Amino acid sequence: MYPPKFGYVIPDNLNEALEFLEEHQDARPLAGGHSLIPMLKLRLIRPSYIVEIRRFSNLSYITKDGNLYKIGALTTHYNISKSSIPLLSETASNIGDPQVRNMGTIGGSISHLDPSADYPAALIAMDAKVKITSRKGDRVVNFKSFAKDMFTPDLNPGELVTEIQVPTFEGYKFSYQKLERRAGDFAIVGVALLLKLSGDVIEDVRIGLTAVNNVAVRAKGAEEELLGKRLNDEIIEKAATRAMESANPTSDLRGSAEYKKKMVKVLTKRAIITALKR
Ligand SMILES: Cc1cc2nc3c(=O)[nH]c(=O)nc-3n(C[C@H](O)[C@H](O)[C@H](O)COP(=O)(O)OP(=O)(O)OC[C@H]3O[C@@H](n4cnc5c(N)ncnc54)[C@H](O)[C@@H]3O)c2cc1C
Repeated sequence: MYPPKFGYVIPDNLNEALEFLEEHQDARPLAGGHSLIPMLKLRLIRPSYIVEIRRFSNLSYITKDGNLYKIGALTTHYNISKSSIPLLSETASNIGDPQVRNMGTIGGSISHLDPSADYPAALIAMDAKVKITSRKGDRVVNFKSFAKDMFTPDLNPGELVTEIQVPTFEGYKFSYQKLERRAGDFAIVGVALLLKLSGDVIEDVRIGLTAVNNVAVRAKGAEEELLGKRLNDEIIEKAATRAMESANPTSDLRGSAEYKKKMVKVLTKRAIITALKR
């Protein structure tokens, strides 16, 4: 289907874009276009204007600032996949296919907030922060509160996501495990894990789940089971079983709720074992 008619605006810089977005509250920013264009074609949205932000090179960067990685909103999945950010790089490399990774951006992905998207599992595990910019200035919110509900980010008209911040997690082992129907698909289940060991005792552990709730969640029961314990097969089995407590999936064409829940257990176990081998 063809998209409905819209005006196309190409601002010269971020300020111009913010000004236009503030004055035209139903206008939509265009980053990689890999969710926006399908939504237009399916006529799920009918904005009066599309505002092209995708060429703002000053919003495409990855920097290390003390114990934080700062990632510009227009950084592509490809560039994140090639970075040395623990967990997030591996998560990005699991998104879509090469075309999607070359065009799609982290800011666009989290602003769209598909419940089956990959980044949210990692961002919730990493306690990520999101910088949001408008003509009034910047505000920084936790990703957990930013992701209010499926397809519902904490964004007001006239605001843009400009940066994502994650701690560096030095010394952590990590793994992102994804179950997909075919290569390049969205997740049926996604499990992101960060683990810090002191000898063979688990000093810190963070597990994020995507695609099994309206928004990504931490698998708190599984984390509790692991924290402060010596790693062995029994503990891993118990933790993976408890990860299912945090999943409330729905049945759909990609699998029954029961199957998805069981796959949370399988993928959590796989994530722990894979991380430990690193
Ligand atoms: C074939 C295909 C396969 C895919 N597979 C996966 C997958 O396996 N895993 C996965 O996670 N994703 C997948 N995606 C989605 C992909 O990651 C998209 O790129 C991403 O969801 C949107 O990013 P974008 O930069 O393309 O944003 P756009 O499509 O340009 O924008 C998406 C939405 O966010 C808004 N927006 C964009 N940037 C900003 C900003 N900086 N601030 C505020 N609002 C903004 C737009 O107005 C729009 O509403 C797939 C997409 C396709 C087409």
